[in-house]
This record gives sequence, structure tokens and C-alpha cells, in this order.
Amino acid sequence: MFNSISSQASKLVNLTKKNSVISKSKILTITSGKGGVGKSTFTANIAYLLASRGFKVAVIDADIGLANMQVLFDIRPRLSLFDYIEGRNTIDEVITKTPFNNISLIAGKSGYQYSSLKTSMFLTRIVDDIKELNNFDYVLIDTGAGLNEYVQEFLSISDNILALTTTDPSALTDVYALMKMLSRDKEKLLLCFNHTKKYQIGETISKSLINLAQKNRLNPNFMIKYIGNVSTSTNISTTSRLRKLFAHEFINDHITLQLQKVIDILLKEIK
Ligand SMILES: Nc1ncnc2c1ncn2[C@@H]1O[C@H](COP(=O)(O)OP(=O)(O)OP(=O)(O)O)[C@@H](O)[C@H]1O
Repeated sequence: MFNSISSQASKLVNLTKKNSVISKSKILTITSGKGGVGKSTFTANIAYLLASRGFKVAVIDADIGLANMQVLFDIRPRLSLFDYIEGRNTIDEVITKTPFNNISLIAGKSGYQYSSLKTSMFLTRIVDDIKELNNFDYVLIDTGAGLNEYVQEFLSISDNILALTTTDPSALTDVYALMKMLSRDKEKLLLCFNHTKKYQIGETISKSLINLAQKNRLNPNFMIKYIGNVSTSTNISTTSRLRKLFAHEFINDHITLQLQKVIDILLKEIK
């Protein structure tokens, strides 16, 4: 299924490609098989820490149905990604500044129905248009949970994919399904753990997943790169409830340092 969607996608990408957009913008798609693993919280905090290092960052909330990025940034954008998709507004019109320096948001829209998306390939268009603006160093795309067609289309056009998971058995089953799917067409998956009791557990489980992939003969050219672990912290859920950003409120906390380590690796791995 992913194969056919992604090959259709790449054919159309080639047909619709604007004469190779030269851009400084690097795109990172952040996904998870299972919902509720902390993807939006992680993405918002990574965006904040990248921005604090002086990078210009755009976050695209592509989580159809449950747009919570605007809550994390505590803003109420007038326009969303869907005003762009439905052709009412241009890409720069739907980009909203956040209260944080160097971070802009393209907001999602809660309750939006996937079935109401008439056109395909709009995701490619978003990525091309945002690259063409050439305003951002990093563009972080927060996909919805699961592996629906919409998420698959985003993954098929992404060069850099980060999967976030917890150690929950159902999250691990889902992340393995994601690995299997991506191994057919992609070179690499960046794997990060969140909400873990022990800091080292992420690395241990990553090794087991890599061994399982080898045992099951997933494409040997597909690389799974463990990039870090973010432990459970009640301060994370508390700050989210208060519509504040954890990394901004707790700049020297050990969890923020764990996020900084993830960024150190990301900066080396993202192409
Ligand atoms: N490391 C962590 N420690 C404690 N709580 C966390 C951690 N990471 C995220 N959370 C909390 O887990 C809950 C779910 O997080 P979030 O909404 O970011 O998940 P999600 O994967 O984006 O969910 P969805 O799939 O519904 O979009 C939130 O209450 C958040 O504050």
C-alpha cells in the first residue's frame, strides 16, 4: 500500500516539482505509530530549543483531527493549514508568529475530516512552497498518529523522518510496523524514546528493534538510528496543561538536557 502510494507520490512529485527549489530549509517529519506518545509536546520543545540556538524554525501541525500545537504555543491563529490546502490563502498568509523568537506555526484544525481533503499531493506543494520561501532553517512537521493515507503521503515525501515512541508494547508494535513500511523505500529512520522510566531503556529497546529487523530480513540498506531518550517528568504534563513550554520554563532541568542531546544528534543527522 505504502509502496504504491509512495511511487505514485514520487511520480507526481517529479511532474509537479518546481525547477529544483534551492533552499536552506531542512524538513523533519516527526511521527509515531501510536497516538498519545508525546509527539506534539516533543515537537514544540525541540522547536523551542532549536530556535534558542539561533535557528529559524517553522512547525507544521499536520495532525488532522486534533490540532494541539497552538495550545502548546498558547496562540489562537486566525488561519490554518487547511486554508492553504483549500486554496483560500497562500503559504505565507497561513504562517503565524508564536510568542517565541524564531518560531512560526502553521496551525492545524481540530475536527477536520480527512475525507474532506479532495486533492492529493497538496503535502508536496506545502513542502515545495515553504522551501521556496527560504525563510526557515528547519521545518518540523508533526503528523497525526497512525499510518493513514495522509500520514503515508507525508512520509513518502520526507527526507528526514523521526519516529517517537514510548516503551508501551502497543507503541513498540506500531513503531515496528512503521519501520517495516519505511524500510521498503527509505534510507533511514531516526528513533527517539519518550516518557520512559529509565533513561537507558530507549537505547536497549532500539537495539532489540534493530535485531528484530535483521532477523526478519528488513531491507539491509535501511538504517535505524537511535537518537535519544526523554524520561517521564510530571513537569512536562503540568507545563502543557498551563499552556507553557517545558523547555522554556525549565531551561536547566535534566529533561531539557536530554532534549538538547537529541538536538545535538539531530543536527548531525538531518540532511
Ligand atoms: N516525557 C513526558 N513525561 C510526562 N508527560 C509527558 C511526556 N511527554 C508528553 N507528556 C504528556 O503526555 C500527554 C500526551 O502528549 P501529546 O499530546 O504531546 O501526545 P501526542 O503523541 O501528540 O498525542 P496525539 O497522538 O493525540 O496527537 C500530554 O499530557 C503531555 O504533557
